Amino acid sequence: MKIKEIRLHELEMEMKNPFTTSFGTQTKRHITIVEAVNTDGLSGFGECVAGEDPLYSEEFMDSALIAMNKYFAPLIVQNEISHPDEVWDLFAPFKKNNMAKSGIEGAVWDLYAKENGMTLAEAVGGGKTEVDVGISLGLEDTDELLLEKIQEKVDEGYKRIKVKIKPGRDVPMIRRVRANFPDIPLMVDANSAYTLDDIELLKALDEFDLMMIEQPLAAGDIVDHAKLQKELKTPICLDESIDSFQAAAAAIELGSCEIINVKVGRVGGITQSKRIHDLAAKHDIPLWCGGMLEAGVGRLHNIAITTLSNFTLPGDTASSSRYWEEDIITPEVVAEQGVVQVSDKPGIGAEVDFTKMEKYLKQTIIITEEDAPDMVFFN
Ligand SMILES: O=C(O)CCC(=O)C1=CC=C[C@@H](O)[C@@H]1C(=O)O
Ligand SMILES: [Mg+2]
Repeated sequence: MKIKEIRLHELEMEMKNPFTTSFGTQTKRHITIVEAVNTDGLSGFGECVAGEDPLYSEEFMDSALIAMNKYFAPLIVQNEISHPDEVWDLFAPFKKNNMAKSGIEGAVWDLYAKENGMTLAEAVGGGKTEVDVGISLGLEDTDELLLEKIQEKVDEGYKRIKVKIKPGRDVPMIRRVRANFPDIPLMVDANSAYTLDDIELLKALDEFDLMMIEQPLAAGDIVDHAKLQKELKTPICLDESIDSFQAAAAAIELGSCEIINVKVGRVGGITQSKRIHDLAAKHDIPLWCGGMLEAGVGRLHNIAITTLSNFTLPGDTASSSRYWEEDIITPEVVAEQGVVQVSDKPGIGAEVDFTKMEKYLKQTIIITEEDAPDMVFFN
């Protein structure tokens, strides 16, 4: 494939509802949609999912934009690629910056699928025609408000409910949730808000028959999670700690988790997600695909990766309308009774609607082979 141009569409999207975690409250999403254009004028799309600030991980959208503009987009327009799996190796001299790498790689994957008349799900090797979906609920000011939100989402048919916890909003709150909803598939996500000093508190969560406790300890930690998992009946699911294939391998070997939340951006793209998928499958570690409050393009990428067989637990690919008054794709993603149908159209399976996107657009940066700086390696 020859990609002649990368376009970075920088957007700012107002969220329909504020989203509160142990990091704080978020009301807007700063997103970059990556467009890779081939010599025939065909476009593939990816989404960079870095946060507004380096709270979830070290990356943030301003840093990711520089990384994509200065390093990763130029590498794509200056090289001929025969398969998107080659992109990871092309980017390898530059460390980390996984969400920036993944945004660009995602656009190459979509373009590759379209050039070959395949769905993105087929291109990544997935076989499902529909995927199960859960929902991630932020912290609310009161337990009553949270219970109302859960009821609404249970009524909409979501297949599991994830509730955020943080110190001071944990065991008693989850006790009330369980008392009101004794049978729902329920999990909690701490976003790294605890330490091993909180072991008794975390053990108290065992009584609630949770599907999993997501990322209770520090982002990046593998060792303490292994100690904690030995003390808990509830499976630990790692999110922030799994930032590479190597981290997944270490966590599996040390027994740091029994479940992995794969976020395509966090691990550096689809190729790395597939590697982690295959490794986890070999070790009977089930997966699910976590969300980063994506716009439609990222959501469709998540759906495609979820079609791989070891994504056996419901992911975060809720309906577009959960996040946005108006998404940037047509048709939007719709979950019905907790199930999303995988599109049978080529690539991501929906059109990026430029008229809609225009409303959120801050700027478009265009990188062409002629303008891109030559890569200089200082070694
Ligand atoms: O619905 C979604 O997209 C998932 C939202 C969600 O839970 C998260 C999004 C972004 C960063 C984190 O706060 C968090 C997570 O840890 O999974
Ligand atoms: Mg999480």
